[in-house]
Amino acid sequence: MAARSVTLGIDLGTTSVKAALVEAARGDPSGFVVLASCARPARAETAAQSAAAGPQGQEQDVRRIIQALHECLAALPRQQLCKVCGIGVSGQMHGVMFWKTGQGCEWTEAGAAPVFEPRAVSHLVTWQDGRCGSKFLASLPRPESHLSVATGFGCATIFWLLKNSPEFLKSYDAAGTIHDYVVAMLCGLTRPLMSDQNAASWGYFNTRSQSWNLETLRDAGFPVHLLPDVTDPGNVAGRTSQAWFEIPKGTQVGVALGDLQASVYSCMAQRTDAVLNISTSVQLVASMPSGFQPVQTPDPAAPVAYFPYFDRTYLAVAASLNGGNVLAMFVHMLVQWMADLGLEVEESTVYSRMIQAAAQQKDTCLTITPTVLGERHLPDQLASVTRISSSDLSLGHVTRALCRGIVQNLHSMLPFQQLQEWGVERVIGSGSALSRNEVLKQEVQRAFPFPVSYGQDVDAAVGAALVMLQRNLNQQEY
Ligand SMILES: Nc1ncnc2c1ncn2[C@@H]1O[C@H](COP(=O)(O)OP(=O)(O)O)[C@@H](O)[C@H]1O
Ligand SMILES: O=C(CO)[C@@H](O)[C@H](O)[C@H](O)[C@H](O)COP(=O)(O)O
Repeated sequence: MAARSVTLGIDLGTTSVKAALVEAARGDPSGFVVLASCARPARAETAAQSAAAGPQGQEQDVRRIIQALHECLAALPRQQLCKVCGIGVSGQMHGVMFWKTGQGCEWTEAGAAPVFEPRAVSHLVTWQDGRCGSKFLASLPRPESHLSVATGFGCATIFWLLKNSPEFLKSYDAAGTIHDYVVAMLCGLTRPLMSDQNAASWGYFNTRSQSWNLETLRDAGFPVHLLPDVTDPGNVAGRTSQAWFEIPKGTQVGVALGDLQASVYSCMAQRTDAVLNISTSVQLVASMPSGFQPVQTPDPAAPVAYFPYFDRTYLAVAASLNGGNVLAMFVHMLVQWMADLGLEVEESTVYSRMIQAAAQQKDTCLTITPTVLGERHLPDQLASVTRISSSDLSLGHVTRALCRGIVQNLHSMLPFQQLQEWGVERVIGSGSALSRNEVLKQEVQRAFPFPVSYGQDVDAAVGAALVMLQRNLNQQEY
């Protein structure tokens, strides 16, 4: 049988699931080729399991996410899947889900392919969840971490459930992000394993000592038994316990990565690159020099935070909560208004028409601050529209102003002058909200006077696959 030289990358995003098959290609300048890729909408939004979460609760049905994952795998070429020698998994950070050890899934032969179906699992409480208000967050113990704790962070959500739904927590004995869950199910892990990238995104994790703030958490009555063991990104979490589609049993699976870090890994060709990702959320990222250590006292008012990357290095990240999701809310609002007026229009039609209209509208005085969800550093700054004049009310004006507002909001968090001071020479765009929207691209170029190029489609999935490919190549050298 031919040596297996292909790796599979997965990105369990907030809006869509992506998968990519990557193969080493010594003749290619990048060193690899993307053999095939696929994206499928998850459509996983669902009502919060705890009524006390209120309208700010943001939860997703894990079954629908896994269904979208299996749709992606089913769409990939079988003859390539059987050559997979490693699986890299990434996904939406911060969120938390729970399951019962040993009962988290059931392997079935759905159709011709063996797949796993979620069983005793909770919903995923995502990074967009707003149930932890500022008063509740202020009641939590101070973290021993350089990252402050925000609503939607795993540990904050667990503290909230401990206070408002203690019985709910008692029915589970394992927890992790959605991508930690997928790794644990693929490998049949009895205890979930987490990379420091995802541990840091939960809060109460000290990236210097690579350990949870166990004493602080225990003293506050936190169920520390739910905290996964933590390991370095790039490490193997285990091997597939079953054949999965045409992927052979015993295939190495890497510990799950943050989607942001996986995207950067696929796009950032040199340290002087900045990566601007617009997916459901938005992030502007620059790499910090090796040896850089963030200040250990968290500053919740700081718009830039430092996220662990690989090899104990850090990324400087301006992470806005308001990106593609705000465009999606605008589209959904228009579709709802037209339905109220008796008209039925597909969302995809609205996206293409509004982007087309805005592309014709090169400029506008209309000004939109798009922060419908507030920001972690400015939770009370909600969205606003100013400079409304009778001449600026077309779909083109509003869409141009909305795209400009999303990019300008990010720029206000991390101005291009700061990027220049850090030695940034180029911006790489990633994320499908950006790749599918010419107007967003124009606004990025307008706000950031650097050469702008675009990374891989399904960038985080490609990045997760590349991490496993690099590991496989390193192993072959020794
Ligand atoms: N038909 C479309 N045309 C342009 N943009 C779209 C379209 N459908 C969705 N989007 C944008 O893409 C965003 C989701 O991007 P995606 O990369 O799938 O997110 P994630 O990686 O967070 O799951 C949506 O929030 C929306 O703004
Ligand atoms: O919020 C931050 C960082 O705090 C982001 O980098 C974070 O990774 C993303 O918001 C989540 O992972 C969701 O990503 P995506 O679904 O928008 O791609």
